[in-house]
Amino acid sequence: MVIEGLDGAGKRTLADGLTAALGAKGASVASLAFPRYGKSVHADLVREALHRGHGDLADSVYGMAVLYALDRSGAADDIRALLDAHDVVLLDRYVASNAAYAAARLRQDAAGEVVKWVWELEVGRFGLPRPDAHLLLRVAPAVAAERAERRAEAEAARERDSFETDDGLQRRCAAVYDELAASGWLAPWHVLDGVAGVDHEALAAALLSSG
Ligand SMILES: Nc1ncnc2c1ncn2[C@@H]1O[C@H](COP(=O)(O)OP(=O)(O)OP(=O)(O)O)[C@@H](O)[C@H]1O
Ligand SMILES: Cc1cn([C@H]2C[C@H](O)[C@@H](COP(=O)(O)O)O2)c(=O)[nH]c1=O
Repeated sequence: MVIEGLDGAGKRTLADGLTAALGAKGASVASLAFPRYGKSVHADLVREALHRGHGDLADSVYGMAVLYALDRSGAADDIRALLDAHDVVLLDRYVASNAAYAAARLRQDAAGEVVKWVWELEVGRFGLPRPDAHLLLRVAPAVAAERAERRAEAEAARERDSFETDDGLQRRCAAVYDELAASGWLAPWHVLDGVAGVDHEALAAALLSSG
């Protein structure tokens, strides 16, 4: 089960709440967040590039997308092991993040070349497991930006990066996410209203009853 959405949408908060609610219902849950900062050299290079490290690396849409994909590729065996050992595996961002952000950066839509390329690279070539479903935590870009800004003020280590401060990118990314969800890209999508708030217990019950 993959949680997707804009920077600051509340994905980590949802993952934590859902993990607790699923656990309270007796389900065994494992979770993983991408990029795997501090655990993968590719993820650490991403973080450094997003904070203006490594020259013009962050300017390359395909170069950055390859780093995100290599981070996931390095986690593929772990994901398979987690799937064997747990009832639910929750992923905070996955392949669809690469599709949405790369398309938004290149001003393409979900039917564009780069979205196909991400699928071919990550699913076709790297053989990453396909998710059962996506949860799109949908909030207006302005709301996500405000949440990310407030978080940056509260947490010294969470200074906003070059994607998070780019309002135009976040707006385009929101549109691509809507298109990916509407087309059922890679797996079915369920859209959650992240402004009204998500009832974690009800969502956990619905997920468990859907098998
Ligand atoms: N439903 C909500 N209402 C108000 N604030 C929220 C809500 N959900 C999360 N927040 C707050 O918004 C900020 C961003 O949330 P969170 O870290 O969960 O987002 P995220 O989508 O994981 O972000 P990123 O992708 O940038 O890591 C946090 O300060 C969090 O406490
Ligand atoms: C996994 C992944 C992420 N991104 C983008 C999305 C964010 O703007 C940054 C960093 O992610 P975080 O959740 O804020 O830590 O990277 C991407 O473009 N492609 C991906 O695969």
